Amino acid sequence: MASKILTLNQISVKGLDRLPRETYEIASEFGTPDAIMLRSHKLKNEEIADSVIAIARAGAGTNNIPVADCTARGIPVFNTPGANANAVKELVAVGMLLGSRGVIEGIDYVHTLGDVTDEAELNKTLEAQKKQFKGSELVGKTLGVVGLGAIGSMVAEMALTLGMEVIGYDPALSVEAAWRLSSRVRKADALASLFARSDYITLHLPVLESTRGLVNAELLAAMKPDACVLNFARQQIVDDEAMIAALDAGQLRKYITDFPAPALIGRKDVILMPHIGASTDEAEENCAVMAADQLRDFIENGNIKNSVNFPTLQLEHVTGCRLAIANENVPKILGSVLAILADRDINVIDMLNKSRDEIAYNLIDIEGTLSDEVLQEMRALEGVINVRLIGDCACDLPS
Ligand SMILES: NC(=O)c1ccc[n+]([C@@H]2O[C@H](COP(=O)([O-])OP(=O)(O)OC[C@H]3O[C@@H](n4cnc5c(N)ncnc54)[C@H](O)[C@@H]3O)[C@@H](O)[C@H]2O)c1
Ligand SMILES: O=C(O)[C@H](O)COP(=O)(O)O
Repeated sequence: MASKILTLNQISVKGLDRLPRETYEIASEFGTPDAIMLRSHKLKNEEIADSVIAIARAGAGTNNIPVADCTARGIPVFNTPGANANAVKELVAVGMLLGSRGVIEGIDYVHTLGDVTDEAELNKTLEAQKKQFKGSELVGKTLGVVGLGAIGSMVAEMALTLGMEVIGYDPALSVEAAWRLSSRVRKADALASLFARSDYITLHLPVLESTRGLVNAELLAAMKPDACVLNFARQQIVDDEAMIAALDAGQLRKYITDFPAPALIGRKDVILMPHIGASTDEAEENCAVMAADQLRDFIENGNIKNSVNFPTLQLEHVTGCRLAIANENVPKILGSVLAILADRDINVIDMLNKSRDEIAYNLIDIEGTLSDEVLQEMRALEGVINVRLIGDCACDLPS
């Protein structure tokens, strides 16, 4: 039977084409989907049907998904780390240039001269007025990068090639991300010192309980009056009220953000973009391909890569019946599952078990088949959240 994939945003065809139509049905409406693919659609727990076994976010941020509810229900949530990082990096470059030069004001001004029909007069006027749109260069300025993951590390590298000094702050930097980072990026030990020393500050961290409202009145008060803040991360990371008060008080020069709020619209010291950081052909394709590949590997083999709530786990599945079991991460559950198999003389060929925070996940390859009774016994074990059969289980079991 084909797996039903519910798409809640437009997903690039290049990604959807990774799911062969002989075995996958894809639609934007399904009563009982097997999996969900989405981008920024704000997903509610109630919207996730009981039939759903996985959710794939074609993008980085998963704050639009009720991840804790999914974990409790044994549903892995996948994202696509790094797949849209270059698109965001390029828009940060645009943001810094728009913040440093009178590009927007200059373009707007030229459009006001539509009545001037004489070219010589037009040129004379432009030459006389251009001093209003003078800016400054990025070379030699200091960029503070908050969050040095996939996007932050690329932005840091780009700024170095533009001749900027770069300071970084990331208290949770992964070893892999640290390897990617240029040794020329200087480390700030505290956010306040990064804000005080930078001419441009760019945010590239996820919205979490600990990062909500992180950019607050206190940090903004530490800034150089000529500095700019760029927010291509999430609206909730910046306290918009504090930002407006700081702009009014001249504590910074400009706020450049991909996340407009009503109170920010119409201000000359704010540059607003409509959440287009990842809106390039390349990023949309990269994200969709990565999300589809990860989803397919989970559906067909039970493997997990780039999940934000489940452990990473890959076990080669050559043939036969595979059990994929999600359970609470407490002692004795795996032992009880194996005891059930042992009591029925069912041989385990291969297995892998990993845990992450409150969840544990197991792949168990067995010889032969399983009866419905055995399956129900496993599902009834205390702490077992779900049991899925993959591959040739050769019996009429409900999945
Ligand atoms: N504007 C857009 O369209 C767009 C596109 C992609 C991503 N994003 C946003 O950017 C965020 C970052 O994306 P990414 O791909 O670089 O993710 P990532 O996971 O590769 O990197 C995030 C980094 O933030 C760090 N971090 C966590 N808490 C921090 C804190 N308190 N202070 C400083 N650093 C902290 C992490 O250690 C990690 O290194 C996403 O979560 C998403 O919200 C926006
Ligand atoms: O977190 C992300 O990847 C970005 O915010 C992109 O969101 P989008 O896929 O809706 O453009």
